[in-house]
Amino acid sequence: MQTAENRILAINPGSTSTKIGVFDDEHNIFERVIRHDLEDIGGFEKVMDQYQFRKQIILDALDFEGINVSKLTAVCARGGLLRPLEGGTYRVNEAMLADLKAGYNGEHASNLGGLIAYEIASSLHIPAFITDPVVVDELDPLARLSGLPGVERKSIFHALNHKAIARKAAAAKDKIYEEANIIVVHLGGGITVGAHHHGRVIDVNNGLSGEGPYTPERAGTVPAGDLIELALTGEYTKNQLLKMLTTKGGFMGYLGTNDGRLIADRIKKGDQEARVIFEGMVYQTAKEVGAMSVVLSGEVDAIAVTGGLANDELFISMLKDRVSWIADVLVYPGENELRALTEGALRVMRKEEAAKVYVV
Ligand SMILES: Nc1ncnc2c1ncn2[C@@H]1O[C@H](COP(=O)(O)OP(=O)(O)OP(=O)(O)O)[C@@H](O)[C@H]1O
Ligand SMILES: CCCC(=O)O
Repeated sequence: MQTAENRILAINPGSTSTKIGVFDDEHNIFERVIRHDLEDIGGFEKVMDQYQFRKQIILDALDFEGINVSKLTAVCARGGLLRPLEGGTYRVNEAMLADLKAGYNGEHASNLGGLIAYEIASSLHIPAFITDPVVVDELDPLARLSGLPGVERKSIFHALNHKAIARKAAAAKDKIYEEANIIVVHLGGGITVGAHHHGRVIDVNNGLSGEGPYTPERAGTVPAGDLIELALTGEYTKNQLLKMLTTKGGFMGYLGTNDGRLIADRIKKGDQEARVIFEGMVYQTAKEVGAMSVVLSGEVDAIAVTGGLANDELFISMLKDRVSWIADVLVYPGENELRALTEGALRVMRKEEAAKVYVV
């Protein structure tokens, strides 16, 4: 058997899980999804406080599997809330580490990605990268306007998976990504719905801080006036309010769990409250798809639905009922982010592409 030139460790910290994979070139030799419930991570005040916990579970999982980390040639992670940037693979550098630690653009599990990748890689004297971080920004100027001078809409979304899935959906429609119009719906711990116009994500809801549908744990768009009232009661710190919006909304807020599978079970057992909250999430997601179809002037080649909740048949059938008049709905359950990260690192390791440099 031919020996691999590269062994890549891919790390994807999500809001409700940590996913890791090891690839010998393109060949996946190990993959694990470690789910985090409230007991695991609810006690950490800030995402950054989860650093040691998440790093250790990665190292333990590799150790348990007998993976020889000394054979790794690079580590690539899903990167975080940096400054807005163009897509691609970036080498983790000092400027990036500082912005990730400070949470330059806010708190997100993927901020841990670049930091953990860097620590593991530097102990092995190999490079650490991030690919297509959540701040990839291709918004059209019109999409940036919020309606309030001084407040600009931001592009914060599951860029890595959006791009990979949009390419697949375009191919399924016999088009290349750069010539297609695709609406991508990522149903993860956060939900982001993006209008991909000829290879650029020209509009997308900021999935992290208060835009779009509610999700397994995010509040999504909340009436602004009421939110101001709540914030000014003096009962909550800024951090508590942000945590409320990002980890205590949606399923978590209404039903006490962020696990879509548990809610699906409750619905099967006849729990009406769970059904209404579940349907509300479908309803809000469908509204966002409708909005993006208008962004694309009704010229939509396909609606591509992906992420963990895309495994849920009830969610998909309810969503199709509401949006399939717009375009064909193509379903890609889960995500392929570990492979996408690995491919990003391989392109650089093989010198097919130069690593981009993060500058502040
Ligand atoms: N097979 C499944 N059936 C139903 N729901 C599922 C299934 N797998 C995952 N989910 C649910 O989908 C939701 C998102 O999970 P996923 O693993 O995609 O999120 P994540 O990777 O942590 O977050 P993000 O994608 O926002 O970074 C969770 O509520 C999870 O319980
Ligand atoms: C990737 C940013 C969106 C989210 O996590 O909700």
